[in-house]
Amino acid sequence: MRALSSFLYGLLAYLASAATLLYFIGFSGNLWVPRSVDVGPGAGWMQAVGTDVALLVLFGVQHSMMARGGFKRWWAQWVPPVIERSTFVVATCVVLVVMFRLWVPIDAPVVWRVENKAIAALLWGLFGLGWLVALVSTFLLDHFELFGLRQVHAGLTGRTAPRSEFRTPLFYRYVRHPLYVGFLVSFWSVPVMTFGRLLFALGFSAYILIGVAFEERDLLMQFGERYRAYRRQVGMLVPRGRASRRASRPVSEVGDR
Ligand SMILES: C[S@@+](CC[C@H](N)C(=O)[O-])C[C@H]1O[C@@H](n2cnc3c(N)ncnc32)[C@H](O)[C@@H]1O
Repeated sequence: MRALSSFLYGLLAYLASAATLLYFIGFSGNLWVPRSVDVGPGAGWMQAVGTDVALLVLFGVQHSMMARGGFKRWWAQWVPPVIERSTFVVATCVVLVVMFRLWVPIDAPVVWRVENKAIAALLWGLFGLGWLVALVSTFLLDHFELFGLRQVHAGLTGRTAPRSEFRTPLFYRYVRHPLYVGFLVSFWSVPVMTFGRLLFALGFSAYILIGVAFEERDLLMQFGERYRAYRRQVGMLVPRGRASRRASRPVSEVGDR
């Protein structure tokens, strides 16, 4: 009974995260959704910037803190391992929904506007491509583990979820963080950059650059010398030159085993 309720909780968390991420795409691109980064009730300039910065900080703190090993060990007293990842996913959804609800568009001059239709279309193409790269990257690692579904399914079938493996397939042979590269490309590839959108892009980019350092510290602890060698040979967010990519081949093969 407990395994079944954990599974249903994990399934709901997964569905909620899919809906939240879809809204997030619309929110960041001012597409389809009723309230977005530039659409919603306004406020004074100072109040808008203060609120939006606070919401970005809230996301950064929640997401970084809850992803750390020390925090996971601490709250394992109350949250069983089988639903730990799903609970992280739920907390992330809650913080994002709060952001969607409370974000205040900023009334300020547009920072840039691309008038050329071909270049604007290219930027929208990059916006979509970035999200696609991020989605594919989750499958290259382990989509269902990242969203907690593998863990609750293992619980339901009486197995323990397999330990995370070090992987370097496809995009991971060229950069160590393709999912974040996808996010960054999407956040910045917009034909009309308003002040609010700039704040949003800067906030999430800063979060990624800080969060990646914490994530790599954990990955080094988890995978040791294999990750150290991978780091030496594969670029963090930008692919390295051909020579270093040739040199990286043995590490990638080690990583794939
Ligand atoms: C949201 S994913 C982002 C992955 C990666 N930073 C990226 O941008 O593609 C974060 C999780 O991926 C895991 N991870 C990152 N790189 C990995 C790799 N090469 N192999 C296995 N797990 C990895 C981290 O331990 C963390 O739990």
